[in-house]
Amino acid sequence: MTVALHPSIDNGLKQGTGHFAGGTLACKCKDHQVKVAVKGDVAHNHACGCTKCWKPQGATFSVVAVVPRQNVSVLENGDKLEIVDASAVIQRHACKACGTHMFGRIENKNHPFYGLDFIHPELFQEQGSQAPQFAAFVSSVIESGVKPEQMAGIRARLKEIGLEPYDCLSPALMDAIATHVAKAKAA
Ligand SMILES: N[C@@H](CCC(=O)N[C@@H](CS)C(=O)NCC(=O)O)C(=O)O
Ligand SMILES: [Zn+2]
Ligand SMILES: [Zn+2]
Repeated sequence: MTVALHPSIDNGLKQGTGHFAGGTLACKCKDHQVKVAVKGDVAHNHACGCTKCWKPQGATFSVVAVVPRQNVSVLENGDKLEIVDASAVIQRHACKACGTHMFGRIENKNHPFYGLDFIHPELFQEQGSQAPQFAAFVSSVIESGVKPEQMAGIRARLKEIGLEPYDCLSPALMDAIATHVAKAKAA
């Protein structure tokens, strides 16, 4: 049996249209769903193996992307949202009833990714947003119970579907973080 990574990528990547105009994210509640509007396409979509990112039941990885924070607005049932961990860098706003993370926001203005919100594109009611580009924090799946001896198979499967596995972020994002830090130090 092939390794199950996440339902939205287990049958292969579905490429985005390249002109996704945005859409509505809906939580998993049967009624009174939390709905969040997102303008425009997502960027840096990726699979994340860390323990903090929300994943649907049975998934080993989360699928998470960023959008400018000004492009995110709560449309319906925002009273059901709560911050999962206020001390985390990314404040994840989750539905209290079903646990789905609707958006994650960075409030620290000095953080390299300040201004970007983290969202889960599988929650879009519409099709066509950017496909995942890489896999991040792959080794962290061990913290959720994956056996170290399963890692070779997981990395091989990620590569097979076209997601390069990294144990932190991709080189481009790590370079962007280091550039931000270098500029802050020089200032
Ligand atoms: N090994 C840790 C890694 C957690 C981590 O650093 N996650 C990254 C990727 S989402 C991050 O930027 N976290 C910031 C945060 O969660 O606020 C875990 O799995 O919990
Ligand atoms: Zn819900
Ligand atoms: Zn994560």
